[in-house]
Amino acid sequence: MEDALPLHIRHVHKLSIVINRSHALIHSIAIAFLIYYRASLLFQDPKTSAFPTLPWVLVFASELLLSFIWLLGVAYRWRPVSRTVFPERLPDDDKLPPIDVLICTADPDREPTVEVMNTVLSAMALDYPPEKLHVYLSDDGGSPLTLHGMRQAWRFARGWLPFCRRYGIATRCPQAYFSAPEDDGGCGSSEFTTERQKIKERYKVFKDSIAKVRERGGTANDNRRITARDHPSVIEVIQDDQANYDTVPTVDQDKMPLLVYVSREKRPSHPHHFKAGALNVLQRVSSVISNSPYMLVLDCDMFCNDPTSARQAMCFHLDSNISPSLAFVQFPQRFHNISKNDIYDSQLRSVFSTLWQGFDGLNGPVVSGTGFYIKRESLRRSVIQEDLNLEELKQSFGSSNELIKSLRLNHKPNVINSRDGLLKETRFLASIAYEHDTKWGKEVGFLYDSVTEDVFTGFMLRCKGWTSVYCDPLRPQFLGSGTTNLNDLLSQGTRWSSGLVEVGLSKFCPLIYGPPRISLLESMIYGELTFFPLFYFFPLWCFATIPQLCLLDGITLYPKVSNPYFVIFVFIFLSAISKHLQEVLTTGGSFQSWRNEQRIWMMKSITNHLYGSLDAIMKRMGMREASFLPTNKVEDDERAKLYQMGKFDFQTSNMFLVPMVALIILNMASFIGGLFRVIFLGDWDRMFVQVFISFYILIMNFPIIEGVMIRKDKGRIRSSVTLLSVVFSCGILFLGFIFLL
Ligand SMILES: O=c1ccn([C@@H]2O[C@H](COP(=O)(O)OP(=O)(O)O[C@H]3O[C@H](CO)[C@@H](O)[C@H](O)[C@H]3O)[C@@H](O)[C@H]2O)c(=O)[nH]1
Ligand SMILES: [Mn+2]
Repeated sequence: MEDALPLHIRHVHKLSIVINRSHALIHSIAIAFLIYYRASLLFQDPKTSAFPTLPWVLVFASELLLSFIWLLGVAYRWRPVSRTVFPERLPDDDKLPPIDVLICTADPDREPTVEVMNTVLSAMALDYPPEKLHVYLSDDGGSPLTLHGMRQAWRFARGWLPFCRRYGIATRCPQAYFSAPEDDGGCGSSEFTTERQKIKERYKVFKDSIAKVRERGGTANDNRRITARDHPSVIEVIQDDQANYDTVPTVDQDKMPLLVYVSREKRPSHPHHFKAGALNVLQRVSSVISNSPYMLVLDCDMFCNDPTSARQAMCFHLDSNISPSLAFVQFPQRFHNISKNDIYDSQLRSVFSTLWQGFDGLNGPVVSGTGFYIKRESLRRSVIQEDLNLEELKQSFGSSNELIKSLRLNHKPNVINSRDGLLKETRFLASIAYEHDTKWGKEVGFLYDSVTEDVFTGFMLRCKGWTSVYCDPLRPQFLGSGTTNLNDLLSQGTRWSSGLVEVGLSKFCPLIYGPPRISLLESMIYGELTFFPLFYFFPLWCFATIPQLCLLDGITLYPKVSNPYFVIFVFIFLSAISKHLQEVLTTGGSFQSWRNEQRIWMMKSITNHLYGSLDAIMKRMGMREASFLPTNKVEDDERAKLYQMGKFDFQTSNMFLVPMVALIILNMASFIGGLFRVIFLGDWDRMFVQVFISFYILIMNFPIIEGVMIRKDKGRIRSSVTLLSVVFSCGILFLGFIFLL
């Protein structure tokens, strides 16, 4: 193996490095001039200074905060890389390591069962030796409908898997396969066409059976009184029911991976730690059933779009040069339902097409929720850790002997051979009592204490010496459903902001906890990641209100057009937006994508970054409890139509809508007032920047103006909201005049 061809290669993006570092240098010089200008005026003799201090200080503080978060972000652009893999060079199938796939679902109403089962089926159909593949679904809803779905999915998989293997089907998520044109696999032979028709009918039977049970109220012959928040643990290895299916497999090609349903115990009196809690239960249960050294983690809406992802991931995990410290291989989150316009930037282009490449250049990206192949061992220990004795192991991992045995590398559990033993042990591991007084969620497994368990866990893995890689091949390996309306986008954003800021404000703050353990550049990235909501909402609120109030009152906050420092402000503005534009254009985006991303950045900063940050602060002060409302995955036809047309859907909670509309009203007032000053009082030299800020905010947020004044459809902004916003903006004016001016 020593001289074998490499399994993967890494490309360093030299041109981007030159562009990024030169830009960072020039931009920081301009910022230094700005700071000099502001500071020298601030420390002027108060008698000669001709401006009110508070608005001035707030605007300066905002500029400093934005500059600081920008500076942290430079680390993302320091050393971007990308990777190519050669799965054809992997060892033979019998030498590949086993994999456990862990999928989470929480709510059959917000996460349609058929969609969840499509994810399960696509994972079962991965191009990997079936005896080395084990698929586990965690059902936090404890729903009999989901269990029924699993049994039906197993039956369908009996036909689906052999079909995919025989005809080399590339899209192995049945829903995606049957909705696409018919050119996938089979070379168009008549045998293939007949088989395809047959399997399509079976898929329909499968969907109908789930729909029927849903209509009956979700309970297939079930009368247990259980709710999503209150239920015992239920674990079932899905197996063939002789009476229930038609073809018993006889040949190798029809072999099936193991499929296990897990619903952990939940009680209202006990915190269940949301997805992190669910993943930890899956880890324990799978430890005593299959104990594979690698695990693929998937959200229930993230199906495998390319069956080769497991082999691609193994190109890294099996490379002995990097594998000792390699914790996981992360694939990007890509989405199957993004419209051409992507008005909400639901695809998170910048994260997965720009930032993560840079993250990868420095020891690898953070865990990104879903679509990653992780080494089981990394969630149990640091890279270097001495062996613990039995007592210490029990204190960390809990009292299950079977689990302790599974900690030994390559341990093959055998509880599965005794049905009763298996049930007893796994139910114990999935019970609420199990984690009591152990290190689960604190040092072992996915970490609690943040609703963005992915970022927190990923950061701590890195601090324990683990690395990762980012693999972004041309064909998306996984496809999920992105948010397609404003309300879902902002609710999800609020949860993310809250989880991230929670980490930033904890004792694990990356800017303090990071530097002794990881490089400065990496600490900067993790710092950016956990502070950006806090550092965006404050400056953006200031920029949307203070220059405007001052403009109305004739107070100038920026250098005159004739002042040499005017050029510095213009330069910083142009340099920031053109760098962003360059990144968008070089990653396949358009001018329109740039505008959308800028607009969504403003909208999110004003709303969800504010709410999320406040939520995190309140949680830290013990005034609020953590909550996790799963993102809605059910499509509403009418709303989907608006999205496809590229029209904003303002059927959004007032909590999000009112601040945005109020700020637009305020900016309209100040723009009109400013124009008046410029035209009639000849104030343009003094007031140009402030008039421009209002103008820029208005054109960037034109959809809001359109929603208030022009649109008549269902997605418009209702007049009651506009009225409320007028009152709110009058409030801002009133407070501003009292306290600021
Ligand atoms: O109590 C819970 C809540 C959620 N989930 C599951 O967690 C996953 C992610 O939830 P979702 O509602 O889709 O949240 P998103 O905001 O879309 O998820 C993103 O953000 C999360 C962190 O907030 C990451 O965990 C995800 O991987 C990432 O895709 C889904 O499969 C849920 O079923 C649970 O299992 N139990
Ligand atoms: Mn999701």
